Amino acid sequence: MLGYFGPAGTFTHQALRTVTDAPAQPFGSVQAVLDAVRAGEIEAGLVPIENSVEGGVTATLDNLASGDPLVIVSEVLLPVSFVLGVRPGTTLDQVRAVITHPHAHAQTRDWVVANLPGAVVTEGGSTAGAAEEVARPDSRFDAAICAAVAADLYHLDVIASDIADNADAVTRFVLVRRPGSLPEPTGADKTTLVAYMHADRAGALLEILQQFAMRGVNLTRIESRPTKKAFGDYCFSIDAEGHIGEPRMRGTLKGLHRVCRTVTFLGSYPRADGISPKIAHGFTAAEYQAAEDWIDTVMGRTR
Ligand SMILES: O=C(O)C(=O)Cc1ccccc1
Repeated sequence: MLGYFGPAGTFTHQALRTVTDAPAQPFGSVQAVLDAVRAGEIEAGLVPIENSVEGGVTATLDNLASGDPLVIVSEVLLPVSFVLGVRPGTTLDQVRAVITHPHAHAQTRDWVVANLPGAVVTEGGSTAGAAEEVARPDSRFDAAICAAVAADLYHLDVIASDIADNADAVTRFVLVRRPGSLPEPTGADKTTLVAYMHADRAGALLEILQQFAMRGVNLTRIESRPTKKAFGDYCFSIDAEGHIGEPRMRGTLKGLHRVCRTVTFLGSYPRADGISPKIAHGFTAAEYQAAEDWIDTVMGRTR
């Protein structure tokens, strides 16, 4: 069974439906999804990880970085668009209290200020959870910022559509499993990891970046996150182009293992956009193999 950040009607649910019609169980928080995967209650779980407007979903990044190990086995990209859903009869000028997910609030902030001056937005749960809450006759909230499908599902009236400040926003979701076999390299893959530096070492971040740069490995995301262990102690959450099965990525990971305090490997998986990296001269698998063969030759070893 699969699980997802729910309830039914979340963007995560829609992202899941773009890849499978298999039955799936909703969970009320990212943590609940990831804990259910860890406990073996579900085989895999889909959670949001990154948004093109707001950046990383910290609940996901931090849980993956610090909880018992899980690995990402695939990713899904979904364009997101928001509506304002109300109980039938409520008009725009009656809306005072709004509820939604923090990322939905962040992406509709300007619209809310311009169209609902004086309204208070409460962040919590998911966008579909917000719609479900507003649908209760005794709810203290007048409106939910959610997906059109959630408004429909919970029988809310849509009194404003396409209310995102940036019409091209895309959210990235990841499917995680317990560690086991990894997806095979496809030639268009990403690797996700968390690097913990040695404390108070000048140039420690540069050393991390050098491991990628010296092997021609491009990064697609890097974020610093507090480790929560001590004030000022940070780790780096990184996505890079390539698969652990490819020599330049293996070399990078081994290099990181040597220079970092800890490296948490969070998976190598196919890119949703299918874009293959341009591998610079000197970094292809064939060139790594040729270099290995040459070492064997000069050391007088035969294969
Ligand atoms: O709350 C949801 O529906 C989610 O799946 C999280 C989310 C919120 C806002 C944009 C994209 C994903």
